[in-house]
Amino acid sequence: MTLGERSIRVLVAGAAGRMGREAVAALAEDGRFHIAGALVRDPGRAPDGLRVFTDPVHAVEEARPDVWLDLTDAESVVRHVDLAISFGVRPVVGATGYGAEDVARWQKACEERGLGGVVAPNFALGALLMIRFAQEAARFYAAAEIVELHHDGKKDAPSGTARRTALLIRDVTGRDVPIHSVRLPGLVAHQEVIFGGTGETLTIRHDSLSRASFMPGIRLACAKVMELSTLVYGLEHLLW
Ligand SMILES: NC(=O)C1=CN([C@@H]2O[C@H](COP(=O)(O)OP(=O)(O)OC[C@H]3O[C@@H](n4cnc5c(N)ncnc54)[C@H](OP(=O)(O)O)[C@@H]3O)[C@@H](O)[C@H]2O)C=CC1
Ligand SMILES: O=C(O)C1=N[C@H](C(=O)O)C[C@H](O)C1
Repeated sequence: MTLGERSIRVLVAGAAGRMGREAVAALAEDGRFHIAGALVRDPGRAPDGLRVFTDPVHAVEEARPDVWLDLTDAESVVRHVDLAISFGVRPVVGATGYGAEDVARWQKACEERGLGGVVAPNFALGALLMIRFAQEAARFYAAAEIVELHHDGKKDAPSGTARRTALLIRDVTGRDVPIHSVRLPGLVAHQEVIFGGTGETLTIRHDSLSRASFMPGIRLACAKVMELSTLVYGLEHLLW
Protein backbone atom coordinates (compact mmCIF):
# COMPACT_ATOMS: atom_id res chain seq x y z
CA MET A 1 0.00 0.00 0.00
CA THR A 2 1.36 3.41 -0.82
CA LEU A 3 0.48 6.96 0.11
CA GLY A 4 -0.66 8.02 -3.32
CA GLU A 5 2.30 7.41 -5.59
CA ARG A 6 5.03 7.10 -2.99
CA SER A 7 6.34 4.28 -0.80
CA ILE A 8 5.55 4.00 2.87
CA ARG A 9 8.42 5.58 4.81
CA VAL A 10 9.37 3.36 7.75
CA LEU A 11 11.71 4.33 10.57
CA VAL A 12 13.14 1.18 12.17
CA ALA A 13 14.00 1.72 15.84
CA GLY A 14 16.36 -0.94 17.13
CA ALA A 15 17.66 -1.59 13.60
CA ALA A 16 20.93 -3.07 14.88
CA GLY A 17 19.23 -5.78 16.94
CA ARG A 18 18.29 -9.38 16.07
CA MET A 19 14.80 -8.41 14.94
CA GLY A 20 15.75 -4.99 13.61
CA ARG A 21 18.29 -6.39 11.14
CA GLU A 22 15.84 -8.96 9.76
CA ALA A 23 13.05 -6.38 9.56
CA VAL A 24 15.28 -3.96 7.63
CA ALA A 25 16.07 -6.71 5.11
CA ALA A 26 12.42 -7.84 4.86
CA LEU A 27 11.11 -4.30 4.28
CA ALA A 28 13.92 -3.34 1.91
CA GLU A 29 13.08 -6.17 -0.50
CA ASP A 30 9.39 -5.16 -0.59
CA GLY A 31 8.73 -2.32 -3.03
CA ARG A 32 5.89 -0.90 -0.92
CA PHE A 33 8.36 0.38 1.66
CA HIS A 34 11.20 2.84 1.90
CA ILE A 35 13.38 2.66 5.01
CA ALA A 36 13.52 6.33 5.93
CA GLY A 37 15.94 5.80 8.78
CA ALA A 38 17.46 3.48 11.34
CA LEU A 39 17.49 4.41 15.02
CA VAL A 40 20.37 2.70 16.82
CA ARG A 41 22.39 3.25 19.96
CA ASP A 42 25.76 2.49 18.37
CA PRO A 43 26.10 3.81 14.78
CA GLY A 44 28.99 1.39 14.25
CA ARG A 45 26.50 -1.50 14.44
CA ALA A 46 23.85 -0.04 12.10
CA PRO A 47 22.92 -2.01 8.96
CA ASP A 48 24.73 -0.66 5.89
CA GLY A 49 23.22 1.79 3.45
CA LEU A 50 20.69 3.45 5.74
CA ARG A 51 20.31 6.92 7.15
CA VAL A 52 21.33 6.42 10.78
CA PHE A 53 20.05 8.27 13.84
CA THR A 54 20.82 7.97 17.53
CA ASP A 55 18.34 10.61 18.70
CA PRO A 56 14.64 9.76 18.29
CA VAL A 57 13.53 13.38 17.89
CA HIS A 58 16.08 13.97 15.12
CA ALA A 59 14.95 10.72 13.54
CA VAL A 60 11.33 11.88 13.36
CA GLU A 61 12.14 15.43 12.26
CA GLU A 62 14.71 14.53 9.62
CA ALA A 63 13.54 11.15 8.30
CA ARG A 64 9.84 12.22 8.20
CA PRO A 65 8.56 8.65 8.55
CA ASP A 66 4.97 7.56 8.01
CA VAL A 67 5.51 4.58 10.32
CA TRP A 68 7.62 4.09 13.46
CA LEU A 69 8.48 0.38 13.69
CA ASP A 70 9.76 -0.21 17.20
CA LEU A 71 11.96 -3.26 17.79
CA THR A 72 13.96 -1.94 20.74
CA ASP A 73 13.25 -3.08 24.29
CA ALA A 74 11.05 -2.52 27.31
CA GLU A 75 13.16 0.41 28.50
CA SER A 76 12.90 2.41 25.27
CA VAL A 77 9.67 1.40 23.57
CA VAL A 78 7.29 3.36 25.79
CA ARG A 79 8.94 6.75 25.33
CA HIS A 80 9.50 6.05 21.61
CA VAL A 81 5.83 5.30 20.98
CA ASP A 82 4.68 8.31 23.04
CA LEU A 83 7.03 10.45 20.95
CA ALA A 84 5.98 8.99 17.60
CA ILE A 85 2.29 9.54 18.34
CA SER A 86 2.93 13.11 19.50
CA PHE A 87 4.55 13.79 16.08
CA GLY A 88 1.68 12.12 14.21
CA VAL A 89 3.79 9.13 13.16
CA ARG A 90 1.94 5.79 13.10
CA PRO A 91 3.44 3.31 15.59
CA VAL A 92 3.92 -0.37 14.82
CA VAL A 93 5.03 -1.80 18.14
CA GLY A 94 6.92 -5.08 18.02
CA ALA A 95 9.02 -4.58 21.13
CA THR A 96 7.53 -5.98 24.33
CA GLY A 97 7.64 -5.16 28.03
CA TYR A 98 5.17 -2.23 28.11
CA GLY A 99 2.16 -2.29 30.42
CA ALA A 100 -1.59 -2.38 29.82
CA GLU A 101 -1.71 1.27 30.90
CA ASP A 102 0.72 2.18 28.09
CA VAL A 103 -1.46 0.51 25.48
CA ALA A 104 -4.53 2.29 26.86
CA ARG A 105 -2.74 5.67 26.67
CA TRP A 106 -1.56 4.99 23.09
CA GLN A 107 -5.08 3.98 22.06
CA LYS A 108 -6.54 7.18 23.49
CA ALA A 109 -3.86 9.38 21.91
CA CYS A 110 -4.27 7.74 18.50
CA GLU A 111 -8.05 7.97 18.72
CA GLU A 112 -7.83 11.71 19.48
CA ARG A 113 -5.57 12.26 16.46
CA GLY A 114 -7.30 9.85 14.09
CA LEU A 115 -3.93 8.10 13.82
CA GLY A 116 -3.43 4.44 12.93
CA GLY A 117 -1.32 2.18 15.12
CA VAL A 118 -0.59 -1.50 15.65
CA VAL A 119 0.65 -3.08 18.88
CA ALA A 120 1.68 -6.65 18.06
CA PRO A 121 3.11 -8.76 20.90
CA ASN A 122 3.72 -11.45 18.28
CA PHE A 123 3.92 -11.08 14.49
CA ALA A 124 3.90 -14.84 13.73
CA LEU A 125 0.70 -16.30 12.24
CA GLY A 126 0.99 -19.53 14.23
CA ALA A 127 1.34 -17.67 17.51
CA LEU A 128 -1.87 -15.77 16.80
CA LEU A 129 -3.65 -19.03 16.04
CA MET A 130 -2.22 -20.61 19.20
CA ILE A 131 -3.68 -17.77 21.26
CA ARG A 132 -7.02 -18.05 19.48
CA PHE A 133 -7.23 -21.82 19.99
CA ALA A 134 -6.20 -21.40 23.64
CA GLN A 135 -8.97 -18.88 24.17
CA GLU A 136 -11.44 -21.38 22.72
CA ALA A 137 -10.15 -24.28 24.83
CA ALA A 138 -10.18 -22.17 28.00
CA ARG A 139 -13.98 -22.30 28.04
CA PHE A 140 -13.86 -26.07 28.67
CA TYR A 141 -11.11 -26.48 31.27
CA ALA A 142 -10.95 -25.53 34.93
CA ALA A 143 -7.21 -24.81 34.94
CA ALA A 144 -4.50 -23.60 32.57
CA GLU A 145 -0.83 -22.64 32.77
CA ILE A 146 1.46 -21.01 30.21
CA VAL A 147 5.07 -22.03 29.60
CA GLU A 148 6.99 -19.59 27.39
CA LEU A 149 10.48 -20.53 26.24
CA HIS A 150 12.93 -18.11 24.60
CA HIS A 151 16.57 -17.62 23.64
CA ASP A 152 18.84 -16.52 26.46
CA GLY A 153 19.33 -13.04 24.97
CA LYS A 154 15.73 -12.04 25.65
CA LYS A 155 15.61 -9.21 28.18
CA ASP A 156 11.96 -9.23 29.31
CA ALA A 157 10.01 -11.92 31.17
CA PRO A 158 7.32 -12.99 30.95
CA SER A 159 7.15 -12.55 27.19
CA GLY A 160 4.66 -10.15 25.64
CA THR A 161 2.95 -13.10 23.95
CA ALA A 162 2.45 -14.93 27.25
CA ARG A 163 1.08 -11.83 28.93
CA ARG A 164 -1.32 -11.24 26.06
CA THR A 165 -2.43 -14.90 26.09
CA ALA A 166 -3.08 -14.77 29.83
CA LEU A 167 -5.13 -11.60 29.46
CA LEU A 168 -7.25 -13.04 26.65
CA ILE A 169 -7.89 -16.26 28.59
CA ARG A 170 -8.87 -14.18 31.61
CA ASP A 171 -11.34 -12.30 29.39
CA VAL A 172 -13.04 -15.65 28.70
CA THR A 173 -12.80 -17.35 32.10
CA GLY A 174 -12.28 -14.56 34.61
CA ARG A 175 -9.32 -16.51 35.99
CA ASP A 176 -5.63 -15.55 36.13
CA VAL A 177 -3.27 -17.92 34.34
CA PRO A 178 0.20 -18.59 35.82
CA ILE A 179 3.13 -18.02 33.44
CA HIS A 180 6.46 -19.87 33.58
CA SER A 181 9.46 -18.44 31.70
CA VAL A 182 12.39 -20.47 30.38
CA ARG A 183 15.52 -18.85 28.88
CA LEU A 184 18.04 -21.15 27.20
CA PRO A 185 20.60 -21.00 24.38
CA GLY A 186 19.32 -22.86 21.31
CA LEU A 187 15.75 -21.65 21.67
CA VAL A 188 14.16 -18.96 19.48
CA ALA A 189 10.54 -18.29 20.63
CA HIS A 190 8.10 -20.97 21.82
CA GLN A 191 4.99 -21.17 23.94
CA GLU A 192 2.78 -23.90 25.38
CA VAL A 193 -0.65 -23.35 26.88
CA ILE A 194 -1.45 -26.43 28.97
CA PHE A 195 -5.02 -27.13 30.09
CA GLY A 196 -5.79 -29.59 32.88
CA GLY A 197 -9.08 -31.48 33.08
CA THR A 198 -10.44 -34.73 34.47
CA GLY A 199 -7.83 -37.37 33.76
CA GLU A 200 -6.47 -35.47 30.74
CA THR A 201 -4.46 -32.48 29.60
CA LEU A 202 -4.52 -30.53 26.38
CA THR A 203 -1.37 -28.73 25.20
CA ILE A 204 -1.47 -26.05 22.50
CA ARG A 205 2.05 -25.23 21.36
CA HIS A 206 3.65 -22.83 18.91
CA ASP A 207 7.29 -22.69 17.83
CA SER A 208 9.02 -19.88 16.00
CA LEU A 209 12.03 -21.76 14.63
CA SER A 210 13.55 -18.62 13.12
CA ARG A 211 12.84 -14.88 13.08
CA ALA A 212 11.69 -15.26 9.46
CA SER A 213 8.36 -16.27 11.06
CA PHE A 214 7.81 -12.66 12.14
CA MET A 215 8.53 -10.92 8.83
CA PRO A 216 5.20 -11.39 6.96
CA GLY A 217 3.44 -9.94 10.02
CA ILE A 218 5.78 -6.97 10.14
CA ARG A 219 5.16 -6.22 6.47
CA LEU A 220 1.41 -6.61 6.96
CA ALA A 221 1.35 -4.27 9.96
CA CYS A 222 3.52 -1.61 8.27
CA ALA A 223 1.22 -1.60 5.24
CA LYS A 224 -2.17 -1.88 6.96
CA VAL A 225 -1.42 0.74 9.60
CA MET A 226 -1.68 3.31 6.81
CA GLU A 227 -5.40 2.48 6.45
CA LEU A 228 -6.23 2.64 10.16
CA SER A 229 -7.44 5.64 12.15
CA THR A 230 -7.18 3.98 15.58
CA LEU A 231 -4.57 1.83 17.32
CA VAL A 232 -5.28 -1.92 17.36
CA TYR A 233 -3.83 -4.27 19.98
CA GLY A 234 -2.96 -7.62 18.43
CA LEU A 235 -2.10 -8.41 14.81
CA GLU A 236 -5.20 -10.63 14.67
CA HIS A 237 -7.24 -7.45 14.14
CA LEU A 238 -5.64 -7.22 10.69
CA LEU A 239 -6.19 -10.90 9.89
CA TRP A 240 -9.71 -11.89 10.99
N1 LIG B 1 6.38 -8.80 18.23
C1 LIG B 1 7.11 -9.84 17.85
O1 LIG B 1 6.67 -10.72 17.09
C2 LIG B 1 8.50 -9.94 18.34
C3 LIG B 1 8.93 -9.07 19.28
N2 LIG B 1 10.20 -9.13 19.73
C4 LIG B 1 10.56 -8.07 20.65
O2 LIG B 1 11.36 -7.15 19.93
C5 LIG B 1 12.32 -6.56 20.79
C6 LIG B 1 13.70 -6.74 20.20
O3 LIG B 1 14.07 -8.09 20.22
P1 LIG B 1 15.53 -8.54 19.73
O4 LIG B 1 15.77 -8.00 18.38
O5 LIG B 1 15.66 -10.00 19.98
O6 LIG B 1 16.43 -7.77 20.80
P2 LIG B 1 17.90 -7.17 20.58
O7 LIG B 1 18.42 -6.87 21.96
O8 LIG B 1 18.68 -8.04 19.68
O9 LIG B 1 17.63 -5.81 19.79
C7 LIG B 1 17.15 -4.65 20.37
C8 LIG B 1 17.92 -3.51 19.75
O10 LIG B 1 17.33 -2.28 20.15
C9 LIG B 1 18.38 -1.41 20.48
N3 LIG B 1 17.88 -0.34 21.33
C10 LIG B 1 17.38 -0.41 22.56
N4 LIG B 1 17.04 0.82 23.00
C11 LIG B 1 17.34 1.68 22.00
C12 LIG B 1 17.23 3.07 21.84
N5 LIG B 1 16.74 3.84 22.82
N6 LIG B 1 17.64 3.64 20.70
C13 LIG B 1 18.14 2.86 19.71
N7 LIG B 1 18.29 1.53 19.78
C14 LIG B 1 17.87 0.94 20.93
C15 LIG B 1 19.41 -2.30 21.14
O11 LIG B 1 20.65 -1.65 21.21
P3 LIG B 1 21.78 -2.17 22.28
O12 LIG B 1 22.11 -3.55 21.83
O13 LIG B 1 22.87 -1.18 22.14
O14 LIG B 1 21.09 -2.17 23.61
C16 LIG B 1 19.39 -3.48 20.20
O15 LIG B 1 20.21 -3.25 19.07
C17 LIG B 1 12.12 -7.22 22.15
O16 LIG B 1 11.28 -6.40 22.95
C18 LIG B 1 11.40 -8.51 21.82
O17 LIG B 1 10.61 -8.97 22.88
C19 LIG B 1 11.08 -10.05 19.29
C20 LIG B 1 10.69 -10.98 18.38
C21 LIG B 1 9.36 -11.01 17.82
O1 LIG C 1 12.11 -11.60 22.32
C1 LIG C 1 11.68 -12.44 21.48
O2 LIG C 1 12.41 -13.19 20.84
C2 LIG C 1 10.23 -12.51 21.26
N1 LIG C 1 9.46 -11.63 21.84
C3 LIG C 1 8.06 -11.51 21.72
C4 LIG C 1 7.40 -11.70 23.06
O3 LIG C 1 7.92 -11.20 24.08
O4 LIG C 1 6.35 -12.34 23.12
C5 LIG C 1 7.50 -12.35 20.62
C6 LIG C 1 8.18 -13.66 20.43
O5 LIG C 1 7.85 -14.48 21.50
C7 LIG C 1 9.68 -13.50 20.32
